[in-house]
Amino acid sequence: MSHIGKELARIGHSAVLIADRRVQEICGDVIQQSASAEGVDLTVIPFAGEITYEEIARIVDEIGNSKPEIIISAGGGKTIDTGKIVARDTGAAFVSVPTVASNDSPTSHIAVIYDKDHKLVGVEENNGNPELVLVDTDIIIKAPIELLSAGVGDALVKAFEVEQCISAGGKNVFGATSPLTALALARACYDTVREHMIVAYRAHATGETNESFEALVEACVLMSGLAFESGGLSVSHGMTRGLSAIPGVASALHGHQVAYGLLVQLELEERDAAFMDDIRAFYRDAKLPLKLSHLGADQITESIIQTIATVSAEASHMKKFNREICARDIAEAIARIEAA
Ligand SMILES: NC(=O)c1ccc[n+]([C@@H]2O[C@H](COP(=O)([O-])OP(=O)(O)OC[C@H]3O[C@@H](n4cnc5c(N)ncnc54)[C@H](O)[C@@H]3O)[C@@H](O)[C@H]2O)c1
Ligand SMILES: [Zn+2]
Repeated sequence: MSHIGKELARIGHSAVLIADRRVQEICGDVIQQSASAEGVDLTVIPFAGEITYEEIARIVDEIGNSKPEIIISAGGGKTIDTGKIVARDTGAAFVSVPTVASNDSPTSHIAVIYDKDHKLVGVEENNGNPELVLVDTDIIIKAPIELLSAGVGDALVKAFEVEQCISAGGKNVFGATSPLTALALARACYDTVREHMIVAYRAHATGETNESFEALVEACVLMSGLAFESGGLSVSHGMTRGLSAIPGVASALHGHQVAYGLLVQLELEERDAAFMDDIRAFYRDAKLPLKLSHLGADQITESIIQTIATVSAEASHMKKFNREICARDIAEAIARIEAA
């Protein structure tokens, strides 16, 4: 992180840093010092915690006519997504500094916007991908394990989603046909997560990074991000629509929601018992959710399952599957997962 000033100076000489209070405490000073050592003038605007159109407008207002050349977002996916659209609306370059490896937003050009009740209300696009993605594993290793496990969930699903998207002739996030490179990355992402998760979690417990931790973070941030944006998504991410409609589950971390979504996708793919047992064992070790209750649902009723299934069935990602799926297929898959 102490090298960020040098990188920023290649892009411009005025910057706004968006970060919540906690993240400011973690890395605000080092970013400030490194920027000023390289002649980059930096102002901090605190992030209020939720990515809404109102929050984006508030920050753009606060920036006013000062026209910074660079917007830096430091933190989790919400701060990063907010910065992308603030950068677009103020005509600045965008730099992302993930301080958690909790999902695949740091490298992408899109931002997912919610209302105050966590309901998804839009997907916006920055004009391009971030100018720089700066990852410091010495900071990421100090973030809570739940956030890392969410990143593992978000990374694990990509191989299955890109495969489905390609087999269905679906489009990637740019509206183009998925290149084979994206499939190769998605598979490398899966293999890296499977190979390194246990040793990386041990490193997390000690607070000292090792090769496995570096590899896991690379999979969760870089491979996962490039794989989804160029490869396309499918059922696992489509399920976040319906899951976000359930109180309690709505506030579960994105990576945990998609991990549950993958269980649904694998049921729809009619994977055999040995395959599902292997995945479930991995989920237990990786601290990923196996049931809706692990995502924060109070009680699992028929009506909750119906709501998740009906709302998810409408998601466009559901069409990127090798056969047509309806709400009833999804409800039956959820019922099998809950009964397992
Ligand atoms: N645009 C994309 O491509 C994309 C992809 C996936 C997810 N997302 C979005 O990402 C968001 C979810 O992101 P998230 O799961 O990171 O949640 P989040 O942004 O709420 O961040 C989680 C929390 O982690 C804290 N935190 C950050 N760094 C920390 C550290 N080092 N130590 C301790 N705490 C730290 C933050 O203060 C925050 O409270 C959702 O809005 C989702 O839609 C976007
Ligand atoms: Zn994701």
